[in-house]
Amino acid sequence: MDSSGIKLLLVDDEDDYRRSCGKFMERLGHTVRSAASGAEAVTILNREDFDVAVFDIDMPGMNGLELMQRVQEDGMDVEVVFLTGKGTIETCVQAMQMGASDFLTKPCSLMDLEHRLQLARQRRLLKKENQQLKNLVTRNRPAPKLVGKSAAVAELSRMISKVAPTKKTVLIEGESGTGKEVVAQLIQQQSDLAERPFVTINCAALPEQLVESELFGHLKGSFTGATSDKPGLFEVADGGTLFIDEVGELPLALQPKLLRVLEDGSLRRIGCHRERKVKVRLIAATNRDLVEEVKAGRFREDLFYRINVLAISLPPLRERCGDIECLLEHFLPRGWSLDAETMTVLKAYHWPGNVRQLINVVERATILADHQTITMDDLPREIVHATDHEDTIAEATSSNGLSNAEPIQDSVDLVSEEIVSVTPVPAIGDCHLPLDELIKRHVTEVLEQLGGNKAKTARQLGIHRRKLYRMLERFEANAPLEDC
Ligand SMILES: Nc1ncnc2c1ncn2[C@@H]1O[C@H](COP(=O)(O)OP(=O)(O)OP(=O)(O)O)[C@@H](O)[C@H]1O
Repeated sequence: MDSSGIKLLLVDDEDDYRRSCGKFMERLGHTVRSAASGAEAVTILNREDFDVAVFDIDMPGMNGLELMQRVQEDGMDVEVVFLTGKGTIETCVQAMQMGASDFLTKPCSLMDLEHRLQLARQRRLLKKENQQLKNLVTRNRPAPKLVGKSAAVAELSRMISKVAPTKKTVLIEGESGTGKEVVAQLIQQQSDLAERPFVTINCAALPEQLVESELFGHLKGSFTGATSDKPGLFEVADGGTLFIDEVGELPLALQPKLLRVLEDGSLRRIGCHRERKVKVRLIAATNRDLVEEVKAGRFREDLFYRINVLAISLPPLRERCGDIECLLEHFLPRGWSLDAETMTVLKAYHWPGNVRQLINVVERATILADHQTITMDDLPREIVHATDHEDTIAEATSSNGLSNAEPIQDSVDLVSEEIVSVTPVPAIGDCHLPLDELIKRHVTEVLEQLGGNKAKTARQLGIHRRKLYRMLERFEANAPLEDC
C-alpha cells in the first residue's frame, strides 16, 4: 500500500472544525484543501484530484448527500467519508447506498478520523488495482519472445534493452505482423514498470468516437450508449504502460488530447470538465510512415516529435529470411516437421503479412496435413503459386543476365517467351528395366543436362515442379514412385 500522504478535501460549514481538523491532518503529512459549502467543493473537485473527501451532511445550500449525488453524476473518482453531528440510521444507510466509503458521527477523535481516512484511501487504491488487474487478466497474454537469429533481431534485442529502462516514449515502426506488439511487451517487461499494468489499444480497430472514449473515458450520458461512467485506458494504465497500436490512425481531432496527456499527464473524460492527472509510459506503434502522414496533414507535427523520442524500426520478414526457419520451427507443434521442399519454398516466399502470416500458414498446414510432416500440399495456393512465379523470375533473370534491380515485369515477359532447349535423352535400350528405374534414369539425365535446374527440368518433362520434387525425394530414399 501507498505510504505517502493522503490528498484530502474537507467540506464543512464550521470554520473552526475545518481549521483544526485541517491542521491536524497536515501535521500527519497529508495534503489538505477545504471548502465551506457544497458549491465550493464542486468547484474544487472539478479542478483537482483527491484521494478522499470528508463531507459534513448538514450544510446550508447543497447538503452533504446532495454533494455526494453530484460526485456520482460527474464521475468524480474520490472516496467519500461522511462526518456529521446529527447522524441518524436513515441518513447513514442512504449515504452508504450512494457509495460512501464510511460514515462517522461527531464528536469523533481526529486520530480515529485519520485511521478511517487511511482505510478509505486504501479502498480507492484497491479499486484502481482491481481495475488494472482485470485488464491484465482478460488479456491473458503469453510471455513475449522474439524468435530469430538474424543480425536484425540481435540489434532489435539490443535496442529493447537500451530503451526499456528509460521510461521515455517509444515509437515502433514496421509493417503489419512484424512483431511491434511483441517488442512493446518486451520493453515493458524489461522496464521498472514490469509489475505495473500493460494496457493496449489499437486505434485502427475502433470507430473515432470509441477511440476517444476508450482512451480518455466518459461520463454517464455524455453520448448515446454511455450508460455508466467509464475510466479511459490512460486511467487504467496509470502508473504503468499504455501501448497505442496504429497510432497513425488516431483521428486528427483527438491528437491534441493525446499531446496534452503526453505533455503534462492531464486528461478529461468525455462530458467531464474535471481534469485528471495520470502518469503513464507510452509506447506507440505504426505501420504508416508518420513523416509522410505529417506532410499530408493527417498527423500533427508537434505530436510526432513528442512520440518520436526513441524510435525502433522492425524490418519485414522478407529482409531477414534467415529467421524464417527458426520461426517455422518455433511455431510448429512438438513432433511436427516440414519436408525439405516445403521448407525451401517457405524460405523463398516474400511473406507480405510477415510473422503473423507465417503463424497462420503453420496453423493451417497442421490442420490439413495427413501426418506430422507438412508438405507442399498443405500450403495455401498463393504461396505455391508465388513461389513458382518467383522461381521463374529468378531463372529468367539469371539466364538472361539481368540484375535483380531490373523491372520484374520485363523478366516475366522474357520467361513466357523462353524455349527450353535440351539435347534429346538417348533411348534406354534395356527393356527389362523396371518402370521406376527407367523414369529415374530419364529424370536424372534431364536434370543433369539442365544444370540441376529443377523448374526447367519439370517444364521439360511436362510435369509440375512439386511432382518432380517428390520424385527426387523417392529416388533418394530408393522408395517406389507409386502415387508420387
Ligand atoms: N520475432 C518474433 N518472434 C516470435 N513471434 C513473433 C515475432 N514477430 C511477430 N511474432 C508474432 O507474430 C504475431 C504478430 O505480431 P504482432 O502483433 O506483434 O505484430 P504487429 O507488428 O504489432 O502487427 P500489427 O501492426 O498488425 O498490429 C504475433 O502472434 C506475435 O507473437
